[in-house]
Amino acid sequence: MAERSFAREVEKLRLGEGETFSGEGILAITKALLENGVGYVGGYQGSPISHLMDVLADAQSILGELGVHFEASASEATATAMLAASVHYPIRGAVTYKSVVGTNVASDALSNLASGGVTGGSLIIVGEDYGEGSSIMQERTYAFAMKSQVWMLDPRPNLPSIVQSVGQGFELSEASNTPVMLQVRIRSCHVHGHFTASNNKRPNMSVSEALENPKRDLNRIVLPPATYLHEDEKLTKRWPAAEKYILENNLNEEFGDPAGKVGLIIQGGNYNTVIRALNRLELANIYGDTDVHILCLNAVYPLCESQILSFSEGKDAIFVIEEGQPNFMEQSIGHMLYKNGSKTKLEGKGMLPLGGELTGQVVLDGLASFFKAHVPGLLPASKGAHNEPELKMPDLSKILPPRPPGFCTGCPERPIFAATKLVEQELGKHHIASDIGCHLFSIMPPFDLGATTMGYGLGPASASAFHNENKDGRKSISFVGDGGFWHNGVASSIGNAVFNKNDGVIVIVDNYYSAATGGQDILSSRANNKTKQTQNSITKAVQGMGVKWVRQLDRTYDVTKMRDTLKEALSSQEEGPKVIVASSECMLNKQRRVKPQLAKDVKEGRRVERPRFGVDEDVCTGDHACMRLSGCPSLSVKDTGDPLRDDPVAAIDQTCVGCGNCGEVADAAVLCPSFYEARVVSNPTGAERRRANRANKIMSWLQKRRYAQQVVLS
Ligand SMILES: O=C(O)C(=O)Cc1c[nH]c2ccccc12
Repeated sequence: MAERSFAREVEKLRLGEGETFSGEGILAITKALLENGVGYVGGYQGSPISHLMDVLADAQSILGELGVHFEASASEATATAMLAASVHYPIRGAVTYKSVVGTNVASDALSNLASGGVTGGSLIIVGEDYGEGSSIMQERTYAFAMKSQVWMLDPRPNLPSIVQSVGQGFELSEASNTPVMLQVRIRSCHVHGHFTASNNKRPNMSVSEALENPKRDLNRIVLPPATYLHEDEKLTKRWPAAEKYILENNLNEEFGDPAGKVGLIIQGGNYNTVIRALNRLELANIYGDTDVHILCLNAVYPLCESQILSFSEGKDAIFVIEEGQPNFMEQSIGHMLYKNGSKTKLEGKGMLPLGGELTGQVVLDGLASFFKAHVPGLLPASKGAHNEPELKMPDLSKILPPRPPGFCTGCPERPIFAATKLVEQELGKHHIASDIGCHLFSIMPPFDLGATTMGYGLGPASASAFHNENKDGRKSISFVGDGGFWHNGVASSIGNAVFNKNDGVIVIVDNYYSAATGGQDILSSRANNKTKQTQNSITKAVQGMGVKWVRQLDRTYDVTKMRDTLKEALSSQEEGPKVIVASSECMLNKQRRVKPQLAKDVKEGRRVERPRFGVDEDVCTGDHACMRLSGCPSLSVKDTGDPLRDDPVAAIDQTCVGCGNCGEVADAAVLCPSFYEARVVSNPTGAERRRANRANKIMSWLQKRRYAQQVVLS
C-alpha cells in the first residue's frame, strides 16, 4: 500500500468534454494521458513523481476500461525498454522517472530507443527535482536529451499548460519519430489548479492488437548498418521535423512588448518564478501582464535557431534564465548569436549563480542586475536604488540546534544500525558501503555509519573491490534495501559478489516496501496486491544466485540477535558473501495499515491493547546513552524539577508506537534499566477496570504520602 491513496481523486479521470478538472499537477498529467489515447504507461517511482505512479496504480480499473496497459516497472531501464512497443506500432506510450537518477538508470535503453526512433508517440515524464527539493544528485537530464537526441518539454507550471504539453509531446514525438521528455519540476507535480477536460480516448491500437499483428522493420532495429542510417536520419529528418512542429504549433510563447530593447529567454518551468520576480520589481502584475519581452521556451530542446535569432534581433541585450549547470541552453544560444554575427549582448550565468536552484530571491537578484546594467531607467526608483539597505537574515545556525534527517519513530531499520554500532564497539571500525533508501539515514547522527553511496542497488557492488587477502582479517559490510535489491541489486550486487567470491558481509534491509519512494509494493512485499505478484522471497532469490551463507532475521528489533548474527558473519570462514536478510515492516506503512483498524475497533467497543514505552524518571541518570544509540524522534528530554538533578532525564512522547527498540537496545548494550513497557488498554474488561481502580488508589495513597515527606523549596 502506498503512502497515499488516490482512490477518490482518480474518479476525476472520468470527467468528460467541457467539465472542469481541478486538482494536483500529477493527476492532471494522468488525465491528459487518457485524453490523448495513450496505449500503455509505466515507470519507476521517486520524488517528485512517486504520486504519479501511485495515481496510475490506483487508476488501474479506469485504465483497464479504456484498454490501457499499466506496469509498475522494475526500474527506469525497464520502463524505457517498454517504450519499444512504440517503435514498430502506432501506439502511444508514457513512462515516468525520477529526475536524473532515473535517466542514468535508463540511459542504455534511452540511447537505443532514440536511435531506432518511434512510430507511436513516446513520452518520458521526468520529475526533475533539481535543487532545494531534491533528494538525490544534482545533475540535469538535459544532457541526456542532447546526447541521445530526444526532445525535451519544460511547460509552464500551471495545469492547462502541463495538460497541453502532454498532447503536444505525443504529437511532436510522432511528427519527428523521436521520444520526448516531459520535464516536470517539483512545483509542477504538486501545483494545484484547474483545466477544462476532454473526453478520454481509447488507444488507436491496443497492445493486445499489436500482439495479434506482429510487425518488424529492419531499418528500425539498432544494429549496423541501420545505426548509421539512424545517425543521418536524426540530423537530416527528425531534428528539422521537430523544429517545424515546435514552430508551427507555437510550443514556445512570447509575452510582453516585442519592441523592448532587452528580452528574457526563459525555461517554461521557471515562468512563475520569473513573473513573481518581475512583479516584485513592479514590472508585471500578478497575472503575468508585463511589457518586458519574454520568450518562454516550453520546448527547451531542440532550440529553434530561427526563433532565437528573430527574438534577439534589434535588442541590446538578452538574458537567458536557465536553471542549473552546465548552462547548455545559454551556450547554445550564444553560439547561435555569434555564428550569425549578432550584436546583441548575451547575459545569463554571472548575473545568475553558476549552479543551484533558481529560487525566487535568486531570480529577483538576477533580473535586478540585468535591468540595472542594460535598462537602468526601467526599474522604479525604489528598486533601482543602489543604497537600498540589504535585508539582514539572522544566522539561525547559531540559535537552532541542527536537526539531521533520520529514521522515523519505530523504524525497523534503527535497531539494525544500533546492532552495527555495538559490533563496531567490540570488533572495531569497518568499511561500510551504503545504498539508496531509508537505510541511508545511517550515515547521519547518531549512527554515523557508512562511507559511500554509489547508486540504487549498488551498495554491495560498491564494496566489491574490498576483498581481504587475510581470511581472518576485517571484512567489508554493505547495505542494500529491498527496493534497491529488486531494482538492480540482485544482479549488480549479489550476483557480482557471488561470482567474484567476495568475502564481504551484505545486509539486505527488507522493510516490505519501496519505503523511501512512498511505500509502494515490490516483489517481496507481504501484502496481497490485486494486480501484482508479491511475496517472493529475498532469501530464496539470494540462494538462487548462489549465496551459501544466508541468515534470515524476521524481527529486526531483536538487537541482540542482529548483533550476534553480524558478528557471526564477520568471523565466518565460509567462502563468498555472507548475506543477512533483516526483515521487519516499515513502521509508517504498518501504522497506516493498523491505525484505522485499531480506531475502528476502539469505536466499536472492542478491547484493544497497545504497547507504549516510558522512562522511569527516578532511575534515569540523564546520561542520554539511549538517544546516542537510537535517535528515535519520540525520545526527548525532560526537566524533573528536582533541584538536586542537573541533567534532564530521558522522556518518551506520545508519538511512541511501542516498537520496543529502546528497551532492546538498552538490553543488548546493557545500558539502562530505566525503560519500562506499559500497555494502553481501550475498552477494558470489568475485571481490568476494577484492578486498575484498585492500583490507582494504592498508588495515589503512596504518592501523597511521599510528597508529604518531601522538602519543598520556594
Ligand atoms: O525517490 C527517490 O528520491 C529515489 O531516489 C528513488 C529512486 C528512483 N529511481 C532511482 C534511480 C537511482 C537512484 C534512486 C532512485
